[in-house]
Amino acid sequence: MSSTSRVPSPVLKKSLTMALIQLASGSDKPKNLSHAAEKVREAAGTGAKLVVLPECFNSPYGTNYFPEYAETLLPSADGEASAPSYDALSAMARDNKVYLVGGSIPEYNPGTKKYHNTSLVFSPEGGLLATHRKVHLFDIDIPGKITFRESDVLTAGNQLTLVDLPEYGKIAVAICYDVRFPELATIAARKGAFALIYPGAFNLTTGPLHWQLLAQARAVDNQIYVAMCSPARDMSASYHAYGHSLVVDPMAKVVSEAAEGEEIITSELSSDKLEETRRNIPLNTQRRWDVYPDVSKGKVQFDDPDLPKPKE
Ligand SMILES: O=C(O)CCC(=O)C(=O)O
Repeated sequence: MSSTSRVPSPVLKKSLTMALIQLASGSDKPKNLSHAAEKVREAAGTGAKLVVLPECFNSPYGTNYFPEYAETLLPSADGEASAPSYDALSAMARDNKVYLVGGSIPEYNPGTKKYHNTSLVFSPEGGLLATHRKVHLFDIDIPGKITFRESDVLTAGNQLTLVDLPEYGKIAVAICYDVRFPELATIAARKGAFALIYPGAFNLTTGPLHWQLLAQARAVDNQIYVAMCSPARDMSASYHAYGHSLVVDPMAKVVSEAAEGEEIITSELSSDKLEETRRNIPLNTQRRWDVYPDVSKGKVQFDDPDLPKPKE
C-alpha cells in the first residue's frame, strides 16, 4: 500500500507585508547604494517588514563588470574586508527596521581568489542573517539570441539558504537561474520555508517565456509563496533586464506584478492562504515515498563553512 507520511507544513506565524523593489541601477556604485537606500525607506513607508532588492543591484549586470564591482566580504590576509554594499545594506535594514534581502552583489573571496554572485540578508537590527552564493551559474547559449557564461568569471556557491525570521517563520533565498532547479525549491519547502525569494535578472529572450512560468511552477509544486525581484529595464545598458518583478501565492496566482520600469510592489503574505491551499489540495498527505524518494532526505548542504559570517 501507499506510504503517505506527512512532511511538515510551512509555518507563517502572522501576516507579513513584503515589498519588492524593481530598482533602476547604473554604473555609479555609490549612487546605486544611495538610491537603493531611498527606495528601501520608501518601501518601509508602505508598511513592508520584508524588503527585497534585485540581483546585482549595486552594479551593471555582466561578467565583465563582476571583478570591477566585487567586494570582499571576508577579510583578506593583509587587511580588513572592504564592503561598502554590506555596510549600506546593514544600515538600510537597521534604519528602517525591516528584514532585507539585499538582492545580490559581486563578491571576491581573497582567500580562494574566486568571485561569487552573493546575496546578503539582514535583520531589522542590521545584523547579517544569511549569505547565499548563487548555486547554479547562468551559462546558456541560445544562438542568435543570448549567450551568457557566468562561469567564465564566477564560482558557484555550495549551499541552500534558509533564513529564520523569528516573528514570521522561514524563507529560502536563492538567485535568478537557481529558480530553474526545482529540487532546491522543494527541499526548502519541505524544510518549512513559507516563501522562496529570488533576486533575479532575466533577459528579453527567456523572460517573456519563463519568468512568470517558473515562479508559478515553484509555487504550485510546493504550495508556498514565490517572489522574483528584477532590476528595472534599461535599454541603454549592455544587459536588458526583463523587469516584471512578481509575487505568486501558494495557489500559483500572480498577486502582484511590476511593469518594466522602476517600481515598488507590495503584497500581503498570509498563513490562511498557505493553510487553505494545503487543505483544499492536500498533496502533503498524498505523497508516495514508496514509489519515489523524498529529495529533502539525505545529504543537503546548508552550512558552507567558507561563507562570510557576520562582522564582529
Ligand atoms: O534563466 C534564465 O533564463 C535567466 C537567468 C539569469 O538571468 C541569471 O541567472 O542571472
